[in-house]
Amino acid sequence: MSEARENQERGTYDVVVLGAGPVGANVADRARAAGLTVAVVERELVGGECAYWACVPSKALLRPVIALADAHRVDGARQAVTDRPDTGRVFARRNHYVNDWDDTGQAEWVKSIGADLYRGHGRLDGPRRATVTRDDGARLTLTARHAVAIATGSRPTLPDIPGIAESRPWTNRHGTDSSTVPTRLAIVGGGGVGVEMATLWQGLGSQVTLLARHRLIPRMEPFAGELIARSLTEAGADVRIGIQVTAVRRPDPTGPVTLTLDDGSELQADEVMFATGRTPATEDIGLDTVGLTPGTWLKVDTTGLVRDVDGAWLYALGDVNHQALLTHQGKYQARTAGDAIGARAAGRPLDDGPWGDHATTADQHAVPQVFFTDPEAASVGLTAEQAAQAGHRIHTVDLDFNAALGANLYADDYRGHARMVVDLDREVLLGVTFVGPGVSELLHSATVAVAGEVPLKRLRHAIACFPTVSEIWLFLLAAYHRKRT
Ligand SMILES: Cc1cc2nc3c(=O)[nH]c(=O)nc-3n(C[C@H](O)[C@H](O)[C@H](O)COP(=O)(O)OP(=O)(O)OC[C@H]3O[C@@H](n4cnc5c(N)ncnc54)[C@H](O)[C@@H]3O)c2cc1C
Ligand SMILES: NC(=O)c1ccc[n+]([C@@H]2O[C@H](COP(=O)([O-])OP(=O)(O)OC[C@H]3O[C@@H](n4cnc5c(N)ncnc54)[C@H](O)[C@@H]3O)[C@@H](O)[C@H]2O)c1
Repeated sequence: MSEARENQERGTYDVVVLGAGPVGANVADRARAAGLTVAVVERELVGGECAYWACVPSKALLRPVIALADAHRVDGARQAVTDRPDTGRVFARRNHYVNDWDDTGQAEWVKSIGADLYRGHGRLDGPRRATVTRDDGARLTLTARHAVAIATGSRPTLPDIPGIAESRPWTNRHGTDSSTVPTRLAIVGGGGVGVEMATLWQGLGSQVTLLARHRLIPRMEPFAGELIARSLTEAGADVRIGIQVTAVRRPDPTGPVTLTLDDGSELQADEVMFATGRTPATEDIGLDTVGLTPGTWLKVDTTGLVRDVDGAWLYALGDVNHQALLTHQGKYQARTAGDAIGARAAGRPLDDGPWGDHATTADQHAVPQVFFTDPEAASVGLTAEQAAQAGHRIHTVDLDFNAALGANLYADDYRGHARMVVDLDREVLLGVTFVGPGVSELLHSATVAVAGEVPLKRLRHAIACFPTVSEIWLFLLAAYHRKRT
């Protein structure tokens, strides 16, 4: 038996990963690629929240809703389609993409990269050690020679209001795994989950009331939330902004739920969904055994190492570090940290300066995000307000998409808006936001421009094809050029 295999039998690995969501899987993969032995601990389904109750099922469900809305925007196609998607087929499509909540394939993949999968609840047990408690109560200890990576993700936050537990609210879980369409659905929270779920369930036939205490998707440019609110309202949803829920009650567990609102009114619905943010899944993972506070977000350096823990062995990646609660950003952190773990284990110097191979610089400057609403909202980098607050001297260029013929050919009377935020001192882009049908696939061009700090003088030479929605770039750059000259 090889030395590595003997160590594994004794529970000793180079790297132990807690949580096998997209982030845990990626750090394991990168550590294996560096020639390290890896144990992965998962208490529920390999693939995590993203694969079964978040990104994948929500997008599988939203796509038919958006495809139908797109067809309605094209004369000649509109007349050939009905008003509502076929909900039975929509749910079947979702079930296909979540593999009927069966993670056999994902577990096989962990095996295929040469990592060992331990099913059970993982907890730190002092420096470089972790325990795994299986469902049957059996417990074993794992030792990590080089690193432990925490990738345990997040869970929904529920506000502390009277009646919340008895009202059996939906969270992102029922919002993505339900196969029945509630007649009336109240959604509390106007962030990403709230607006996507409102688009989805209104599109599938619910009467949705969206209750937001601030403007919708407040981390994006204000026009994004405004265009989404307008479109949801036109689709028949009741969008109420500047309102709080103060209590909920559901006296009959099989009956409707009643929400009390802070304007003194009440709202009755068949289901209520809370989309009111996330809490780190760090309460019960033994943080106290290494001097950290259970239940907190874990602060990390640019390589993913947890600050305030000595010895360069503990990493926190993905949602748990609160840098950017997005799958693609967490996977980027995982790839970066996996390579850093490999370099540290081999005693090689790190390339952890800005934009280096072992630095997550994009987390600070170029985080792309798409909300798959109708219209889609896509942004990267800073909003105008964030850029000004950060002290940049900026100029913003705003344009409606119907400036571009390509947009109008894509959808009759195309409704959408674009903004780019220019750093006047360096003449590069700090941020770009697109809102409109089909803009999700346009975002990567902006991400390349922002992350690459491409000078606007050069960007002028990146020609968009005629007649595509991307032609908006031509008009944005021309408008900026006019302003400068
Ligand atoms: C409705 C919704 C839609 C979203 N849509 C998108 C989207 O379209 N695009 C996007 O980029 N992001 C989206 N997100 C965000 C995305 O889901 C998260 O950023 C992503 O899942 C984070 O990945 P993770 O691996 O850090 O955590 P998770 O996916 O939460 O995985 C963590 C894993 O760790 C396991 N675990 C937890 N504690 C333990 C323990 N003690 N022991 C063992 N295992 C443990 C869990 O069971 C889970 O499998 C969405 C979120 C929601 C709620
Ligand atoms: N397509 C995507 O990329 C996508 C989609 C959905 C979610 N996500 C990510 O998942 C994470 C979680 O999303 P989320 O929407 O749950 O969280 P969020 O933090 O983005 O939004 C939560 C919203 O709920 C509001 N809120 C909080 N407490 C409230 C209360 N008591 N009453 C009323 N409103 C309240 C907040 O003001 C906020 O606007 C986010 O980081 C988001 O970016 C990404």
